[in-house]
Amino acid sequence: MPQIPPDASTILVVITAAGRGTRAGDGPPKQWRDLGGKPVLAHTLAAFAGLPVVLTIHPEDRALAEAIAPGVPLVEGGRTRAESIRNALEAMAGKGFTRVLIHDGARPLTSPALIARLIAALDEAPAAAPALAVTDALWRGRDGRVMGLQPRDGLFRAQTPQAFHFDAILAAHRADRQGTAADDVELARAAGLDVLIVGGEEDNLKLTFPGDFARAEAILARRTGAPAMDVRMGNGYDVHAFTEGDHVWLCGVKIAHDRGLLGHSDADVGMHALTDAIYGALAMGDIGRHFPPSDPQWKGAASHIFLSHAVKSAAGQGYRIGNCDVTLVCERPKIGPHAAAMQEALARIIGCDPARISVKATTSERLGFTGREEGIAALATAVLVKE
Ligand SMILES: Nc1ccn([C@@H]2O[C@H](COP(=O)(O)OP(=O)(O)OP(=O)(O)O)[C@@H](O)[C@H]2O)c(=O)n1
Ligand SMILES: C[C@](O)(CO)[C@H](O)COP(=O)(O)O
Repeated sequence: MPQIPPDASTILVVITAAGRGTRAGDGPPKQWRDLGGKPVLAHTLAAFAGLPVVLTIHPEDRALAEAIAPGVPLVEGGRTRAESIRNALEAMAGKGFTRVLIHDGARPLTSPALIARLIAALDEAPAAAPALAVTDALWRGRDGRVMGLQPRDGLFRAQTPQAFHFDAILAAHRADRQGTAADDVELARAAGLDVLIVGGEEDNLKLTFPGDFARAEAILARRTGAPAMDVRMGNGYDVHAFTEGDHVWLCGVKIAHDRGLLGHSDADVGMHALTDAIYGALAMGDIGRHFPPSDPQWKGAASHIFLSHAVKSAAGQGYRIGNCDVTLVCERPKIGPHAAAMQEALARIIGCDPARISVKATTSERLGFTGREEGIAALATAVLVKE
C-alpha cells in the first residue's frame, strides 16, 4: 500500500472551506457543524495531519478557523469554489511547493490510504483524482417522468482530494476566465493536462444535504468503534408526605382525594421521579440542582416546568426520550382508573407517543410509610436515545 512520503514538505494541501453550505439546511455553514463531537473541518484537517495545509475561509469565519487550525495559513475565499482555490494557490505560489492536493473542507472522512495513492499517482502524471464508477442505471428525466436511458459506461462520480503538479494547476487556474469550474480536474483538462483516475472511496462523501450528516456520523462511529446509537438510562425516586387537602397531582393529572401532598411545588411525586430519571440519564444531577427549593419562584410551581426543562436539556444534547416507566407506591388513591390519562399527560409534555410512557402502581401491602398512608413514593426509569 502506498505511504505518504516521509519528506512531504513540498506537497501542499489546499482545503477549501469558504462556502456557505446553503443546501445543508439551517444552522452554521456545514464545515462548522458538529460531527462526532468536533467540527466537520477539524476532521478534514486531521485527515491531512503531517502535510502543510492552507485553508480558504469565508471572512466571517476567521475566528472559528483560528480556533481549530492554529498556525495554519488562512486565505479568504472567493465567490465560487474555483475562485477560492485560485486565491489559495496564488497565496502559496513561489514557496517551494511542487505538488498540491486540493480538497473540499466538506469531505471530512478521507482516508490516509487514498491520500497516499494520489501522491504516488503524481509520479506518473501531472494530475490524479479519485472517482467511483457509476453503478446505478442512469435516466434522463423531465417533469417527473423518465425520458430515456443514459449509458453509464465510462461515467464516474468525482471526489477530492484532487492532486496536481503545483505549477501546472496554478497555470490552469490563471488561464481560466470564468471561475465557475465544478472542480480542478475540469480546469486541468481544459489546460490539456493528463488526469489519472484513482479509485475513490464510498466513505469519502461530501456533506451536501442535511441527511449526509447522519451517514457521516455512522461512518465515523464504525471507524472509532463507538456505537452508532447512543443509549442512556436514568432512574429517579421521590417521596411526598400527605397533608391536609382535597386533591393530589400525580403524573400531571389532578385527582380528588381526602388528603393533599406536601411540597414546595405542586408535589407531583410521579413527575418529579420521572424528571430526575431524565436528569440522571444525562448525568445532570436532580431537580433540586436546577430548581432549588430555597428559591421562592418555584413555590407552588406546576411540575410540568421541571419535566419540560429535563426534556429540553436532553434534546439540547441530541437525545430524544425512548421510553419511560413510572411506578407510584401508595394504598390510595387508586391509580388504575387514571393511568391512561397520566400517560397522555406525560406524553404531551415530553412530546412523544403515549405508547412510550408507562404509568403503573403498587401498594406496599400496608407496610412502611406508604402502607400507613403517610405519603406517596414514586420510582421512574427513562431511556434516552441519540441516533
Ligand atoms: N465560494 C466557495 C464555495 C464553496 N467552497 C467550498 O467548496 C467545497 C465544496 O463545495 P459545496 O459542497 O458546493 O459547498 P458550499 O458552496 O458551501 O455548499 P452549497 O453549494 O450548498 O452552498 C466546500 O468545502 C465549500 O466550503 C469554497 O471554498 N468557496
Ligand atoms: C469538487 C467536487 O467535490 C467533486 O465532486 C464537487 O464538484 C464540488 O461540489 P459541488 O456540489 O459541485 O459544488
